[in-house]
Amino acid sequence: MEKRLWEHIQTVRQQSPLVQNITNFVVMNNTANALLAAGASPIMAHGHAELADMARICRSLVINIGTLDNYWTEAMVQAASLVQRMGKPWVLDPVGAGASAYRDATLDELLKRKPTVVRGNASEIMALANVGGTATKGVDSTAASNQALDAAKRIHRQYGSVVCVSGEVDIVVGEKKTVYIRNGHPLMAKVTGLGCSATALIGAFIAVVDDALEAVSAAMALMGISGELAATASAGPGTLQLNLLDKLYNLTEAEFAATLRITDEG
Ligand SMILES: Nc1ncnc2c1ncn2[C@@H]1O[C@H](COP(=O)(O)OP(=O)(O)O)[C@@H](O)[C@H]1O
Ligand SMILES: Cc1ncsc1CCOP(=O)(O)O
Ligand SMILES: [Mg+2]
Repeated sequence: MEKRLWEHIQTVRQQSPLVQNITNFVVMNNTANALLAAGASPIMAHGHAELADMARICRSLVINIGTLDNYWTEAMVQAASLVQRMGKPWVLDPVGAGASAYRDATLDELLKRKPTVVRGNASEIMALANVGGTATKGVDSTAASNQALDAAKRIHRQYGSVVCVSGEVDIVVGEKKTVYIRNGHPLMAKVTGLGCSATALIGAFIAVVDDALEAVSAAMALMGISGELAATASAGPGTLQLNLLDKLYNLTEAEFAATLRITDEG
């Protein structure tokens, strides 16, 4: 599997898929830059009047509910319906799930459109699966990713989505197996929008790789390894942002193979 993950990174670089993003105001710039650095081609587009055209030309869709408002919610639901009908892949980032009734109601509507992939932190995935006893703290997690494993499996069973719980360990739950990626760096939690960037990268990989579990594993491995290598060369969160973009862009096969820590079960 390790060899194939590197091939998937190469495929994104070679094919440069066009990825539509309906995302939040905080991260529009970082996620567009992360997609470009990984070799993909981003377009941020949420206008109702152009959703049908976007669904036609884009190879995948990223929906991120970070800064919700009614106009945007309608755009998200319409865009998800369009790509679902066209059989194109899409990924949902349930930012701040459980923080408000409005977010949870919107997520219910979106989940009915069967996302190919759902990626969130542990608190968000537990809130999405209605697991009680999770204290939500806005957009940051209060739990470790393994605490959300059952919640991820429940979402997978209910909607058929590949579910990724990110954190110190990134866990990817699919039909046949569960993948664990132990890359990344604690400093990554001190830069806003790196979870959103991970989700955007997933959008690029599901556009060009048919096997969604492998696509998500490749995206999370790329993000984790690039973050880890970038963080060791950074004085703090500010330089990490810059170094991360550079590493997404220039990561080599030798660095990838020497840094990847991945296991799977099932
Ligand atoms: N403590 C940590 N150790 C290693 N990597 C981390 C850690 N926290 C977050 N990451 C990495 O940062 C990226 C964003 O994940 P996360 O912080 O869980 O998302 P979010 O920003 O949505 O809460 C992922 O690539 C994840 O692997
Ligand atoms: C701070 C904030 N508030 C609303 S969306 C957002 C960005 C969250 O990004 P991430 O989950 O990737 O850290
Ligand atoms: Mg997030």
